[in-house]
Amino acid sequence: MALLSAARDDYKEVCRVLRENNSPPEVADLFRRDPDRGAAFSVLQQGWMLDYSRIPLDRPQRDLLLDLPRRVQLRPAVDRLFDGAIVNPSEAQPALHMQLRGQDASPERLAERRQMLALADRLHSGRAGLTDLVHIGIGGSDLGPRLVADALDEDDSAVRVHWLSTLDGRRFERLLRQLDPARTGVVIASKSFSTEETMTQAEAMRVWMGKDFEAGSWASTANVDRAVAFGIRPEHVLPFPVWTGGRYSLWSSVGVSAGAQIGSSRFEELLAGAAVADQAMQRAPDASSLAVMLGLMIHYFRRELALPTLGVVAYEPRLALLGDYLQQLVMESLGKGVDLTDQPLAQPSVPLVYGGRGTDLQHSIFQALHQGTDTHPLLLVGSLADSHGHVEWQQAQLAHLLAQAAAFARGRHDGAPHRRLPGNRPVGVLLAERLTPEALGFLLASFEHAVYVLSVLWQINAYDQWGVEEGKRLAAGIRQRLANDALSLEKLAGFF
Ligand SMILES: O=P(O)(O)OC[C@H]1O[C@H](O)[C@H](O)[C@@H](O)[C@@H]1O
Repeated sequence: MALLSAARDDYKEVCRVLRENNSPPEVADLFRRDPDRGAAFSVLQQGWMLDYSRIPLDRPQRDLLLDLPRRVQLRPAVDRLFDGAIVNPSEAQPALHMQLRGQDASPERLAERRQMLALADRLHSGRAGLTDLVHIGIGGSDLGPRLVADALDEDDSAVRVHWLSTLDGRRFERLLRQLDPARTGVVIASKSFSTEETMTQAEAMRVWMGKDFEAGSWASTANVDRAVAFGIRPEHVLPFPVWTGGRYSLWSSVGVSAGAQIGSSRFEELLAGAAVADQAMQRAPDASSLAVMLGLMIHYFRRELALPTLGVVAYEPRLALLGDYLQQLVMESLGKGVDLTDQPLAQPSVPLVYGGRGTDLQHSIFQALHQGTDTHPLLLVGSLADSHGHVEWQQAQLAHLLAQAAAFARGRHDGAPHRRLPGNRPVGVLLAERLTPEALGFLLASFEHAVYVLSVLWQINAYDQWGVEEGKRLAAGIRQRLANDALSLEKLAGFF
């Protein structure tokens, strides 16, 4: 413990030096002085490249940043995570979601995986005899599988997969009008099997499906008893362990609807890619790793440059939902105000993460990002390969990505003031050779590990979310009060 706190004092000193050096250098100068900057300020791993050369960071500062994993003793912290130590002290849980994708998992985990993949395969191939599958889930029971289904869909599934999350009566009714209950399946994905939005829609589906519900419904859950009590056949319950955090549950049976969309073999490739990220993290938890570098980059934006946002901008259209997915992963995990010993944090924690499709955002928010008075760091994400025969379209996407990266970093310094761009706006560029299932699995697992790296740097619990619980508790009480009263706008003014 003494060793750890000595290391932490040393780490704080490095952070102080980094911060005090910061009036950030001009990126354009750094490029002029250092022709090798691109190669030196990038990391390549498993078909991905993270290029952080356009971030205002000189070599001495960069060397200090890259040394942080050693100073905070990241390696033993990673060992503790993989060994199943309690990394979520407020709920006395480990975080072993890596076991959901590893080949060396326990027989129980492998059996759960086989059951899930077998169902995904029956649905995808049409052998289940269904034309439509409705996935009901929210938060972690929605964002990961929906991203994977969207990213890796090759239009070859026998079922159309529909995603229901927020309570939206109009959308629900519209969807049901297109469906035949005898040819529709439903997956109720909920770790707790008690989330209001999910259970409300599950109940409505049960009523609508009537006699077809029993044969056509499945549950992905850590709460088997509740699922069975709800009316799911015991053999239709796809269980996963309670230590699986909701936002880390994509790899569990929560992924079954994504598997139905993309097929079980692509889903297995996704898992295999994630397992490679786990091995890489265990082998070398240092700056040679994409995961660690992503974590250090976010740390630099948030703590050293004191920037409160992070935009995740997809120039690979298959990754349109990456920003939404990372919003939950990063913000629920790191959105904390106290450290592991319940002491208030002296430094800011999570950035506000948002995202979308690159060229859509160019036509909406980029004006403000280029010339507005605040600086907002970005991560631009693209890929080199096209999978749909529109080679020029992919090249156009890449050209836009590189043009935006240049404009943010270099700025424009001639012409009238309203034509100028200040530049020096921090931009990371993340490129894939090709967005295969393995590459996506590797990327998502790397982001999970990046979040863990940040939690070690900042000494916070990345695996609880008590703030969310408080909102749910209040909503239940308010709902009761609303139900007893006729609603009017006047009565709701100042409702407290
Ligand atoms: O899977 P469920 O138990 O239905 O939970 C769904 C979601 O609920 C809450 O919002 C949690 O903060 C999320 O982490 C979780 O993913």
